[in-house]
Formats: sequence, C-alpha cells, structure tokens
Amino acid sequence: MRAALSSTLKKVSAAAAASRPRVAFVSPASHHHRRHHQSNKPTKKRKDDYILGPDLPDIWATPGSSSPPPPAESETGELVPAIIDGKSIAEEIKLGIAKEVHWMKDTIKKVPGLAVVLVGQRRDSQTYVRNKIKACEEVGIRSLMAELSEECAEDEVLNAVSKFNQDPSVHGVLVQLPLPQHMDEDTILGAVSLQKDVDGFHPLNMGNLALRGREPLFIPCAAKACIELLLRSGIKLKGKNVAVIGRSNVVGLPTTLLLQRHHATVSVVHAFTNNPADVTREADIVISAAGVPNLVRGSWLKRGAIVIDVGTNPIEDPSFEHGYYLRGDVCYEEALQVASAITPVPGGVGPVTVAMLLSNTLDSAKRFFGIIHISVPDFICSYRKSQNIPTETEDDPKILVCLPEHIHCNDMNFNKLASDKSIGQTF
Ligand SMILES: Nc1nc(=O)c2c([nH]1)NC[C@@H]1CN(c3ccc(C(=O)N[C@@H](CCC(=O)O)C(=O)O)cc3)C=[N+]21
Repeated sequence: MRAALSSTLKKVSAAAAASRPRVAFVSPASHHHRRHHQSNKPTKKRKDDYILGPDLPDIWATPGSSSPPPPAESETGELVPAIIDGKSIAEEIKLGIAKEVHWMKDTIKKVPGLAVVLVGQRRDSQTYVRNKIKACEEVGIRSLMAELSEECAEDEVLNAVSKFNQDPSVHGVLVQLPLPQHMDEDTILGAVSLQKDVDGFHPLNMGNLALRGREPLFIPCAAKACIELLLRSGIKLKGKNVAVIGRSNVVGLPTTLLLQRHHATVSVVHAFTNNPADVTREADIVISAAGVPNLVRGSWLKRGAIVIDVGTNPIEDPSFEHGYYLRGDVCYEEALQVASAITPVPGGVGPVTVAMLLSNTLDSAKRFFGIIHISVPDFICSYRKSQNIPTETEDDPKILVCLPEHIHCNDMNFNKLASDKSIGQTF
C-alpha cells in the first residue's frame, strides 16, 4: 500500500508540475500573513472556529428572537427522547485520530506520547486511567504512566511531572484528579508544562479560554466533549439558553466559557443558587457537572430540553465488577419523560472526554513536530479519480504535510519540496 501510494504521489507531483494553478498550500507563515491583512475586518478567521466557536462581533438584536424547534412527539403526544450515543461518537473521533497518527508515523516515524501521573488507589481513578491508556493503544498513541502511593510526598509527584515535562517523546502530561488531601493541587497542576497541558487546567490556558480574541493551547477535555456531543448531534448553540450546573475548575467553569464563545446565553447554577430548579427549567440545554447523583429531577427540566450529563458518580456496590457502578447527576428515568435528547451514564460524555484527550495529545505532538494539516488540492483528487487510483486518502481528503518551520511552501517551490528528502515525505 505504501509503495503504491508513494508512486502515485510521484505521478501526482508530475501532474502538479504540468498544470497551473498548482498547490493551495497553507504554511504557518502564509497563514499569519493573511491574518495580518484581514485585521481591519470586524471578524477574524481562526483555525479553531469549530471548537472555539465563531468569532462574531457583539451586535445587539432587538427583542423577538425565535424559540428552538419543538421536540419530536409521538401520536399520543409523548416525547420521544433521542439518546445521544457518546460511545459511537467517540469511536468516530478516534478513527480520525488513528488515521492522523498513522500518517505521522509513516511520514516522520514519530508518534504522539501521553504520560499519566496517578497518585493513590481510588478505584474509579484507576478505571478512568485504564480507559485512557486503552484508548491511546487503539489509536497508536504511546502511553507512559507513573503510579505513586497515596502517602508519597508532594515532591515525588512534582518530580514525576518534571521528568515527563523534559521527555521529548511525551507531548501530553496529565495528573489524574482528585489528588490526596495532603497535596496542593494548584502547585502540581501549575508545574505541568504549558505546551504539554493536554487537560487544559494550567491557569494560562484557562485564562486564554476566558479572554475574548485569545486562543488557549488546550481546551479542557470534558468541556470540549459537551460541545462536540451537541454539535455532532446537530444542536445549534447560538442564542440558546443553557444552564450549567456546577462551577468546578475542571468541568463547570471551562464549559461555561466555551459555551459563551459559541454565543449561548449561560446561567450557572451552583450550591448557593436560590431555586436551582426554576433557573434550570428556563434552559433549552442543561449541562450538569455537579457531582451529585440524581440531583437533577424531571421537574427541573423544561419540556423538550436537551440534557448533557457530565456527572460520573461512583456508587459503592460489591455486586458490580469493580465494586461500584456509575450514576449521572441527572435522574435519567425521570428526564426521559421530559427531555428531547439526553446523554446516558455510562456511554455519554465519558468516552468523548477520553477521545478529546487523545485529540489534544495529537494536536500537541503536531505542534511539537511543526506539522500542519492541510487539504489535498482539488486537482490531485480529480487526477486520482481520472486515473482510477485508489488511495488511502480517497475518503478523507486531508493529509499531513511535514514542514520545518523555516520552509515557506508555495507553488513555486512545491516540486523541489516534493522531491527533497531532507524535509521527509511531502505527500
Ligand atoms: N486530570 C484529570 N483529567 C480528567 O479528565 C479527569 C480527572 N483528572 N479525574 C476524573 C475525571 C473523570 N473523568 C472521566 C473520564 C472517563 C470516563 C469514562 O470513560 N466513562 C465511561 C465508563 C467508565 C467505566 O468504565 O466505569 C462512560 O461514561 O461510559 C469517565 C470520567 C476524567 N476526569
């Protein structure tokens, strides 16, 4: 397959030489250039509009905005809630990541690496970490792990983090939370290298997520997972009323920030909110991340609301395999009667959160190796079609191009680059 592909690509390069316009390459340098020229426009195109939300100016509309479409109802007037399948969405995302990791391995003989620091023996933490490592294996990301005892000193954790920070084969460092009581979470999370903070918990990444016009290097995985689940389910966010239940640094807060970047109207419901049910009942979309099993009752929900349940509350029960089972924040059985769509627990936000961790790790490695992701120019796709050439990228018109930072790739030097071994395989 590889040999066939590389000979195809040689032919394609020849075809490229023969026809103009040749290659619509985007290099980091040309990207900046273009941005500069657009700076007097009210909106600015960012590479991450999809997950960070479109950068729109605040123009206040006069009252009378439309309400969301009514939910599906059966003949008898009962709601038929859609169960949002996080597991299959996660599989879809992982497939895309696996393809990119595969390309990376082929073109530069390197793979992304994720290091996990686990302190203590919590069974739920062990399960989550196991899931993360298994997911790494599935997509070809290398995983490393440091396991430390509950009683170890804070310095030992800091040493483990520092070792991974310095390891060039590691592109993501994650300290599994919660940490034991005697450790200072801020000190430890602040020690993770900004460039490897795939959890997005470093104060600088969080600050850049909060500030308009700025882009964090990483967005926290659970927040990203909520948005992915909604967008991939075809749910629009602009102008919607969203209630976020919980204001933790790891889920509630970043989810609130990300939703606002998607132009939703966000209400934050927390332990001191008066009449939390009344506030929540106003929402078109409810995202619960309180960590309290069955907190959100059916009566808290507006008819037709969309419910994203981030809660993963372990309930002790020796009859289950790991001695516990998981329960969400939402009383699922009650919510089914009123919601138009809902994520289950397990099988909802959890698996997509893990997929987002892989995605952040891949992005980090791409940044480290100076890899940009571009589309195969149309003429190459049509050339392949006209020649009836099946290729690995037929169904996915995106390919990886590896270019050292100093090389500015344009159609003038494309042929040289394509044949120059020193920059690796361009196609
Ligand atoms: N530094 C850090 N980063 C985290 O991202 C982080 C953390 N600490 N501490 C704990 C929470 C929780 N979390 C989950 C990840 C996967 C599932 C997951 O895969 N859940 C599966 C099932 C889990 C099972 O098999 O029991 C599901 O919902 O279907 C759940 C929860 C990440 N967290």
